[in-house]
Amino acid sequence: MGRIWTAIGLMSGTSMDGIDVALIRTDGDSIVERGPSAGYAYDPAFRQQLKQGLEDARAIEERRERPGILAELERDLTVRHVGAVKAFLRDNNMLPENIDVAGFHGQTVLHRPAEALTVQIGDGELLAKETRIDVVYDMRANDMAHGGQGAPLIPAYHAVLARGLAEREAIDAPIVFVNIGGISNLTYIGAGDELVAYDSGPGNTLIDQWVEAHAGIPYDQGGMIASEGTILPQLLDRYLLHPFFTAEKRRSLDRSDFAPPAPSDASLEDGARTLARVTAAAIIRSARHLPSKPATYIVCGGGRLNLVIMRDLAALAAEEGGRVFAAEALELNGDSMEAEAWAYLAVRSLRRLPLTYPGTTGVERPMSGGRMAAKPANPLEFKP
Ligand SMILES: Nc1ncnc2c1ncn2[C@@H]1O[C@H](COP(=O)(O)OP(=O)(O)OP(=O)(O)O)[C@@H](O)[C@H]1O
Ligand SMILES: CC(=O)N[C@H]1[C@@H]2OC[C@@H](O2)[C@@H](O)[C@@H]1O[C@H](C)C(=O)O
Repeated sequence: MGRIWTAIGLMSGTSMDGIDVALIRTDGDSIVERGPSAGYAYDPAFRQQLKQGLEDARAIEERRERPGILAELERDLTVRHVGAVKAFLRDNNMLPENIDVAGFHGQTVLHRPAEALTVQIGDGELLAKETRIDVVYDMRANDMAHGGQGAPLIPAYHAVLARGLAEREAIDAPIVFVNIGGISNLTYIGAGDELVAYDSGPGNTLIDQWVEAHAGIPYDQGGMIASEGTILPQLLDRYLLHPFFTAEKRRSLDRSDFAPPAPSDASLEDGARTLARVTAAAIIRSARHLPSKPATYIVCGGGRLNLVIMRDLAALAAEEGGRVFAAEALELNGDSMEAEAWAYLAVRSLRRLPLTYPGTTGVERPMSGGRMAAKPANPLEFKP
């Protein structure tokens, strides 16, 4: 093993609930150690601004454009990431010089793979300057420039986690990692490390939008509201008949690809119950396009905390011979996995190793990516 980097990853996902930070030590191939992680929640006012940002982003035609509030929002988002990094370092008794690189996802405000357009706001240069840490950012763009969907990127990290599990745990192959964030995505690891990945459907976004509109709360904690409702078959079918599930080619999704039900479609509880089933059924339907039936599903992302989704997923997977585990059952961290992945990908980017593969994003060949923003030179270092 060559050089080992201490890397942090910074993720602000499609749920727009906050910034996840995680530290790992890696050579960019295997993980040497998974370190601490933390989440820094956005305040409701900033979440509102992010939602406004998604609206304003619809006018973007070229990825550098920042119409409406987006320029200001990009700065504000970056400043919040600076705050998250500083808090993380303070909480873990670390200094910037202990970190070799930060992988910075930013916030996706627009994702239209059919138009080869993906926009993540986040100013890597400003983050590097303010944190005094080298930053790798904009990791989706190069994939798209080479025919990929620009997402999902986490599969390269799932693959290395699966390698670790195969060495330790007696779990049945093939393994599928399911990330239930705003959108859900899955990664299949087959024999010989075959990697197949794609977005699998709506994750929590529909549920979040539904309970927000009806009850003014950001999400259905534990699935408590859903647990009091009944599945409405017509509403369920309306979602499951979406052409996404039968499409020949798997693809990545944008937050706006599925819309929440109309207020008159259901009661609060029945809506939440039906949408939890939509999330679980979408994953199982999407899994039918994999090369073979998954034996083990490992679930990460906030959706694993919605017990109604998890019970539905377990029941539907069992019908096809699969078992479902939350990431923690295998000593993984379901909250920080994406942030860990961004740390890992940053090191791979520095080493110019592939971030994406034809089987994960549809890119034409294994492809590296990311842009590097160097930290400021040390003012105490005197150059000749
Ligand atoms: N205790 C909980 N009970 C139920 N649902 C929860 C709980 N905690 C979080 N969630 C759900 O998880 C969501 C956040 O998940 P996560 O942080 O994995 O998403 P993300 O990273 O923003 O999304 P993506 O992976 O799509 O980029 C919340 O919006 C909420 O719907
Ligand atoms: C464009 C974009 O930000 N996509 C996200 C989103 O959230 C989940 C799913 O849709 C996935 O495609 C991706 O994030 C994960 C972390 C990824 O790239 O692997």
